[in-house]
Amino acid sequence: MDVQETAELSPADRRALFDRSGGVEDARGTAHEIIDRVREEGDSALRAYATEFDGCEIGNIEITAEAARAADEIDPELKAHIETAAENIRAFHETQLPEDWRQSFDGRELGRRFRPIERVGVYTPGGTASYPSSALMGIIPADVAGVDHIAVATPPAKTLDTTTLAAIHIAGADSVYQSGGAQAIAALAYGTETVSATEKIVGPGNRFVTAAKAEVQGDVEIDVLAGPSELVVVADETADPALVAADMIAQAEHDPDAAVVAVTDDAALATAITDAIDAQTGNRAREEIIRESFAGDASGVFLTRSLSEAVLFAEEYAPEHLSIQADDEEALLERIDSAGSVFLGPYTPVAAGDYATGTNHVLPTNGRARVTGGLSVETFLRSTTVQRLDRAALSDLRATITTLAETEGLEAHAASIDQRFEE
Ligand SMILES: NC(=O)c1ccc[n+]([C@@H]2O[C@H](COP(=O)([O-])OP(=O)(O)OC[C@H]3O[C@@H](n4cnc5c(N)ncnc54)[C@H](O)[C@@H]3O)[C@@H](O)[C@H]2O)c1
Ligand SMILES: N[C@H](CO)Cc1c[nH]c[nH+]1
Ligand SMILES: [Zn+2]
Repeated sequence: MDVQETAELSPADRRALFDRSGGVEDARGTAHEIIDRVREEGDSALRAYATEFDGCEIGNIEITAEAARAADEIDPELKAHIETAAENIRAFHETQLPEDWRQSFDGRELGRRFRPIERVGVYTPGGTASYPSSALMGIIPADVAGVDHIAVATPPAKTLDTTTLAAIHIAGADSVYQSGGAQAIAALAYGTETVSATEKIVGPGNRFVTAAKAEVQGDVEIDVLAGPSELVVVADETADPALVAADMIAQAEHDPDAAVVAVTDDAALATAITDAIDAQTGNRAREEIIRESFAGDASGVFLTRSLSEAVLFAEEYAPEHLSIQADDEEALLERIDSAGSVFLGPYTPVAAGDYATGTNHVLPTNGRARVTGGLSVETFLRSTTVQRLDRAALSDLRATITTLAETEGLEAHAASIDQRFEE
């Protein structure tokens, strides 16, 4: 791997770096066909796709009881660790519960109230790897928000993935279905004989899952489109190149489309990071996937002329994860607005947040951090404004309202105010 100087990047190189859509557009056609078939054929389509894409002949689509049993039967030590992660995630998300409020604004009593969405669908990925942690990240915020019915879909497997099923149960799911990919999103959006339709669908997945979420958007709400993992590490000469490389390799192992970047103003560090990546990759179990991620257009080790430029580069990239490994991390953080989740200092590896610190790991990718954050309790709440005026407060506003209503040609609006003052 070579170090690239950002000053030498062509406009095309920059476009490739900052476009990380991961083939989702190409999957839209397939997702559309799958969704149509699930809407027409229901459960039998889910079974047919389980055979075609997952190589599984499934009997029951609903496996809620199996998830409860898995939580009783998995190794107690593993269960204790899942519970530790779950507790930390719950504690962090409980701080996000907003309180209803009312306040007087010159006699106008105005406020907001927050209520959970009633029925949500949480997709838990499970095609090429098993993701009990993603089950916790999707389900716990919904549970904290007070969602009445949490339905979870996860791909079928020849042997049930008891760890993921246990995590799904521990996190607080109400119904669990074995279905993956676009067909699962269709079932959660429109319902089948077995799966009842939900009102909002959340959770990460591969390009078929993401394309399907984009397709059903409008009929149901969806969360952020969370695609393949991304990491930018901003490092100065104080960073340990082996740790920077380790964090990059960790995110690279998720997916060949994962995008991993280090950016620094220190030439010696940049070279040391590339050497450390080469040295460590061969020791990793998912070596092939890691190599493909590093070969991607959106990955690399970059050298800038100053640390300020490195921070600007990270800001423009707007990564899912940003790690700052530098002398004064807080000062650099001050200049960052666009990142899904920020990890400060050498003892805060991204993998810690992936599993157990308590923050959510379902985060915006492909530059969406410019406009949104990751999954949170708010994802599962709707807000309603409330107001009450007395006669004096309405009288104070009477002329403003009626003038604006008449300006808009909406005479009945003005009349509805005036009528209240007729003797
Ligand atoms: N952002 C996050 O928080 C986060 C967390 C965990 C995982 N992820 C990402 O989620 C993704 C998981 O991907 P995955 O594939 O392992 O699991 P997945 O559950 O997303 O997808 C598996 C499903 O894809 C469908 N599928 C596979 N090939 C298909 C084809 N050719 N045509 C139509 N459908 C097909 C199958 O139905 C299968 O059940 C990875 O990209 C990973 O990086 C992201
Ligand atoms: N890094 C992933 C989000 O991009 C989340 C994850 C799940 N398991 C391990 N990591
Ligand atoms: Zn991860």
